[in-house]
Order: sequence, then structure tokens, then C-alpha cells
Amino acid sequence: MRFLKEILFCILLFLFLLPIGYYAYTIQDKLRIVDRQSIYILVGMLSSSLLLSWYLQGFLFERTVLFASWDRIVRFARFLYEHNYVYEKKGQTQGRRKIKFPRIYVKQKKYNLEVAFELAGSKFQEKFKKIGGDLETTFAMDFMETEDDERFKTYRLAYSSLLNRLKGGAMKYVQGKGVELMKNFYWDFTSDPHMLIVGGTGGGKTVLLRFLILCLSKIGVVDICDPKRADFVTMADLKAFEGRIAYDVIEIILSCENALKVMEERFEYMRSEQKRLGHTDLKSFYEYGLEPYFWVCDELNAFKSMLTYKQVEEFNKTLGQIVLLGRQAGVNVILAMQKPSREDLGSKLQANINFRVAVGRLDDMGYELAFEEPNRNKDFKFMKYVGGMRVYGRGYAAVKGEVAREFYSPLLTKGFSFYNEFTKIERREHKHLLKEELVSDEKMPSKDLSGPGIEDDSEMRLYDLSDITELIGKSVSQIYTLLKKIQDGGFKTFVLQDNKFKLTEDDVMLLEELFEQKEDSGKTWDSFLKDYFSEE
Ligand SMILES: Nc1ncnc2c1ncn2[C@@H]1O[C@H](COP(=O)(O)OP(=O)(O)OP(=O)(O)O)[C@@H](O)[C@H]1O
Repeated sequence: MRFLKEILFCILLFLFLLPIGYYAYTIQDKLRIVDRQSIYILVGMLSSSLLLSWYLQGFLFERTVLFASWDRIVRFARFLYEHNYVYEKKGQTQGRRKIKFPRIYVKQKKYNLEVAFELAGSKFQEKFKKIGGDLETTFAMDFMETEDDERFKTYRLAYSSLLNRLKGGAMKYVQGKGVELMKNFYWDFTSDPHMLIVGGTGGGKTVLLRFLILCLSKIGVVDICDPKRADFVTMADLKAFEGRIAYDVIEIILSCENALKVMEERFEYMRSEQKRLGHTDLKSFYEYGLEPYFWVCDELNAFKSMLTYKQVEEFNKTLGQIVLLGRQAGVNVILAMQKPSREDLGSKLQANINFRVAVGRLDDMGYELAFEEPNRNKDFKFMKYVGGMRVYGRGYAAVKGEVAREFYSPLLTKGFSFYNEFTKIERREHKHLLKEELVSDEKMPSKDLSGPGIEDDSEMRLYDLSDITELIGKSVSQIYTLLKKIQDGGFKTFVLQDNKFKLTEDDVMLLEELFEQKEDSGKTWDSFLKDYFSEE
């Protein structure tokens, strides 16, 4: 078995030599008189048969199932032998070592290889529990998962996860399983609510984020933060995302604060439903008819580098609360960053973001932070080409604490347009707010403005953005964008305290009127504001 390749080579060569021998026999007279031409032909045939046998041997081992599986067995046996995972047999003859392999089963399936090691008291059991990384190197495959039963530990390795890659907009949410990221690989946000996407520049983070947003915006509200003001700009005008995309530092901070507020409101709503339905325990958001909510932030480290020390502290605190408590309320955070670092993640995010994906190139430190303990010995590979083709969006994914598996983000096919797909999405609203509105309209400013707010020295009530979202039912981002447009257009100025807008009762009414009239006008915001204020 050890010399399988060499044996195959000899067999192939022998098969070629048979007709060559016969040919030499037929031209023996010419050979005897040293006919140069005949000798050249014969030498040519011999060298070609050598080359062809060598090539065929390689081809058979690489491309045919039978020889490839033999090759794996040979490699595996060699690995076991050379690492001394063998039992010495007693009564050996002098000079010859008799060995016996431990009980290991190798099952070669269509897409993956299963290697089951018997533990149950074996002297190698501790080593077999951590052998995943070695198997990857031995078989040149990617480790996917392990399965344990009473006696065996089974390692599953993928020949190539490429076969499980999705194409274009095929990513979908499957009830009870989660978001299908690859065939048979899901992100179940009800159990692992937050996701971290990391990878070097150009690795495919943003493309993956867009595929996720495309899928998630069909099942819930998605708020997006794009500090680079690059990849999500064109979506801002689309109905489904209007007012839900933040770019500026302040806008993003507000968007995060708003996500926290959404979480608190959802808990409040769930508690009231719990009481109404007589549940003894508070159940998960979906039990109360709520859809999931997603807060997405691209380029987190770039964004944090734009903040002051105090802002970082506040932002971390807000985000920390969401990742800590969001699961039950269905509030999910997706963060994308280039190189993960302890400072940017902080201990709360590091501890509470369970679902990790790395695409593109990352250094050892980055993989260590992304995938932590069970992957310390994993041989993470950066592959620019697979099967001779340039490959994008390849990396690894894992739930924290599990072994990382090879991952391919859906393939961005030619002709696929995110923009076209996003235009087809229907806008979703926060269900808890819609239900509250149905029950009571007391929070509408035209009826009552004595709601939340702060008072200034002159006793005039001032409202911050989160108060106004409650009063007029628009998102923080929508309100902030409108205020900026009014102010930047030179139409009106508003009070700013600590860089945050504080509006008077009149301002709130003005905003409400503007939102109403703009809806009926069919104009863009810029032309609508111009006309509105010039008429005044
Ligand atoms: N899944 C994919 N399928 C096909 N092509 C892809 C895929 N992912 C990325 N690419 C290609 O790689 C390019 C860079 O991807 P992307 O913008 O997502 O990288 P990034 O990690 O966000 O980089 P940066 O951090 O610099 O913004 C894309 O424009 C696209 O051409």
C-alpha cells in the first residue's frame, strides 16, 4: 500500500512497454545494423511512455474516485505510522517491526470524508480528541465539524466547500433553521443573535453584508451604518431603506442608540403581551408576533477611529447592552471590520458575538481573535485561486467555541444587480410600534406634546431625536437626515447641545408637516424643501 503510486506507475509503464517491445521485435533487423532512424523512434517511444505513465498515474490519483480514495488511505496510514499512533505487536521477528493500527473508520462520502476514532480507553484518546488540524493537513481538506458518541469521535472534512456555495440572491431564511449562508449551513439568529464579519481589504465583507441585507430585509427591519459612505449610498433613496442608512459619526451613534431604544420598546411590548396572554415567563419575540430586527454596521474599526474617547465609551456601552440582551427581543447586530482587534471589539462584544465569519486574507492574530480556542492549531489557508480560477469571498465560519469550517459567501454572478434586487423589497415597519399606534394615538404631537422631553432654563420643553421618533413615528435616521438637509440648505437652524439636536414643540410640528407633505408631493427631498421654504 505504501508504494501504491510507484506500483501504478510500473503497471502503466509495463502496459506501454508491451507494444513497444513488439515493435522493436518487428524491426530487429534494422536495429542490428544500427539504423539511426529506427533507434531514434524507439528512444522517442520509450521516453513518451515514461512521461505518459507518470502523467496518467498523477491524473488517476487526482481525478478518479477509486484512486483518490486509495491515496487517502495510504496517506492516512503513513500519518498514523509516522506519528506512532500504532500498537507494537509482541513476538516480532528480529529486525522487523510488527504493528497494528488502532480502531479507526474512514467513510468516504460524496461531499465529505468522515474519520471516526475509537476513544473508549484507547491509549491515544487524548490525542485523538484534538487531531482535527492534523487531519486537515494530511488530507489537504477542510475540517467541518465533529460528532461525539459514547465510543467514537468523528471528524467530518469537506473535499471542497465550493460545491456548497450559493449563487446570486439565493440566500434565504428558512423557518426553524435560520439564514442559509451556504447549502446546509445556516445562521440561526434566534440562538446566536449577533454576527461578526472580518477580513482584509477586498476580501468580500461588503458583498457578503449586501447578500445578508437582501435576505434579512425581507423578514424584518434593517438599519444600516456605512461610515465609509460608499457601498450603501445608492440604497438610501429606495423605499425599503429610506431613513435607515446612517453615514455621519453622529448619525451612526444615534442609529445605535435608536437600536437600543427599539430593544427596550420591544421588551416593553413583549411584557405587556405576556401579561395580556397570561404567560408565566417572558417568551421570545416571535411568540408575540414580532419580526426580527437587524442593526448592521460596516467598517466598525474605521468608524471607531473617528470617535472621541468619550464617544467610544458611550458607543461601546450602548452596543454592549444590545449584544448582551438583544436575543430574546429579536434584536440582532451584524458588525463588519477589517482586522479584528481587542480594542475595537472590547470584552462585551468579544464575549457575546457568537457567529463569526472571516472572508479573504487575515493574519494569525486575526484568526485567533475571530475563532478563538478550539481553532488555535487550525491551519487557516488563504487561497487566491481554487482549481485555477480566481476566488472571492472564501474564508471560514464558526459559532464561537466550535471548529471553524471553510466558507464561501454567495457568488456574485455576472448580471446580478444588488440595486435591482433592493428595489423589489417591500418596506417593513416595526410591528410593536404599529400595534401601539393601533391601540392608542396619544403620542402624536398634534394631539399631545406633553410626552417625554427635557426642559431648558426658560422652561421651554426641548425634544431630542429619540423623543421625536416616538412622537411622529419616524426613525432617528430619517429625522436626523431631514434636520441636516434643512440646516445645510440654510432654510432654518436648530438648537444643538453636545452636538445633538434639541427641538422645540414648533420644530416637531414642522417636521411632522414636512414628512406628511413630502409624501404627497412626489418630489425629491431637496426640491420639496426648496419649494416649501420659498413659499413660506
Ligand atoms: N462573493 C463574491 N462573489 C464574487 N465576487 C466577489 C465576492 N465577494 C467579493 N467579490 C469581489 O471582490 C471585490 C471586493 O469585495 P468587497 O467590496 O466585498 O470587499 P471588502 O472586504 O468589503 O473590502 P474593503 O474592506 O476594502 O471594503 C468585489 O467588488 C467583487 O468584485
